[in-house]
Amino acid sequence: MTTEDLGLDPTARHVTVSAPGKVNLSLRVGPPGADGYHPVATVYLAVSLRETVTAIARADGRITVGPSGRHISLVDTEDVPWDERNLAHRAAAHLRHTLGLDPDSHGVHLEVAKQVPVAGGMGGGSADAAAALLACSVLWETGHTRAELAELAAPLGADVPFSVLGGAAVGLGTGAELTPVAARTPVHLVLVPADAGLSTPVVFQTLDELRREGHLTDGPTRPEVNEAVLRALTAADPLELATAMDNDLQTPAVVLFPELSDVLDLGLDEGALRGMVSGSGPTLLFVAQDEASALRLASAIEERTGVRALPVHGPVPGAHVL
Ligand SMILES: C[C@](O)(CO)[C@H](O)COP(=O)(O)OP(=O)(O)OC[C@H]1O[C@@H](n2ccc(N)nc2=O)[C@H](O)[C@@H]1O
Ligand SMILES: Nc1ncnc2c1ncn2[C@@H]1O[C@H](COP(=O)(O)OP(=O)(O)OP(=O)(O)O)[C@@H](O)[C@H]1O
Repeated sequence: MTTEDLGLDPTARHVTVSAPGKVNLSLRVGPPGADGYHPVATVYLAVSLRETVTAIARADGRITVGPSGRHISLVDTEDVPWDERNLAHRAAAHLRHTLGLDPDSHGVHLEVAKQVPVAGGMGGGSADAAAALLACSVLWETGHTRAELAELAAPLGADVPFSVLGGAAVGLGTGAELTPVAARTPVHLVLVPADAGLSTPVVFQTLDELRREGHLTDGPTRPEVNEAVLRALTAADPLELATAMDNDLQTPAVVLFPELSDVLDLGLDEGALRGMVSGSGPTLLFVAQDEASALRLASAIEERTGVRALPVHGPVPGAHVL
């Protein structure tokens, strides 16, 4: 759809921003607090699957969101709500409200193009929120730095601040308290999205149930950062990284989606150094020795499963204007 089809002025000012999806190289989860959120200690890596959001000035003061006509989505966007529930919409409304901007002169239409699988545990909606936040901040000339936007982003979701900053980082609290990690580039991964999504809250709840019933040991109230993953990132050693990675949400994701364990076995069979669930799943991540091995692994997985496998690398930069 073009801006004219939407009844927007084709000469309206616009800003386009790109923001990355993420994987969690380590995700340690404690018991839920009174607000239902779980304390985590995670190591984020921003990867080369990016979302693109264009913010176009609207003269009527409304905030609207829709799929992009100028950049192509590479994933199925059927389950994306194109209304005020959309995380990009929520980001624009949050910025306007928090800064007390006059709604009449701060309307915006947000065009979203997606590369990150929807509900795949890779923070795609969070990347849309991060991109929308920066795009609106530039469009509305708020003068915020990226670090300030990352702080403003926290109420939008645990993963949103990280997509603003990108790179690699330790995330504490709900995942939004970030400390950048100096990683040596690049880590080569193969991502295998599933044909259905998993709900993040349901995966967290399933972890709680498995722990309550004694199938899994309880996590500490304050989970500790996986130092071995940090060392491996600084040493740029793929085998060390593969060995050190962990994810407390892997077991609940596999319980909810048992087919994942077959694909995990298959990836190892095809030479991956390690396979793991990405975040809350069901996307799987496999660690490869180098770029050539990642390309080989991706085609072998595609051939054996008929499912698309995506060679990616990280760390990559956070949200930035194109
Ligand atoms: C699984 C991860 O992606 C790992 O990075 C994040 O922890 C989830 O990040 P997110 O999708 O941005 O999360 P939010 O939108 O803030 O939360 C979605 C839901 O996940 C659960 N949630 C999320 C983060 C957290 N530390 N504890 C939780 O229990 C809550 O039920 C929450 O309602
Ligand atoms: N811009 C958006 N893109 C995708 N989904 C969105 C968006 N806004 C809202 N949603 C809703 O959020 C749900 C989760 O989407 P998302 O792709 O962010 O999941 P995810 O990658 O698993 O998230 P995370 O890894 O941060 O937990 C979708 O099923 C959809 O209903």
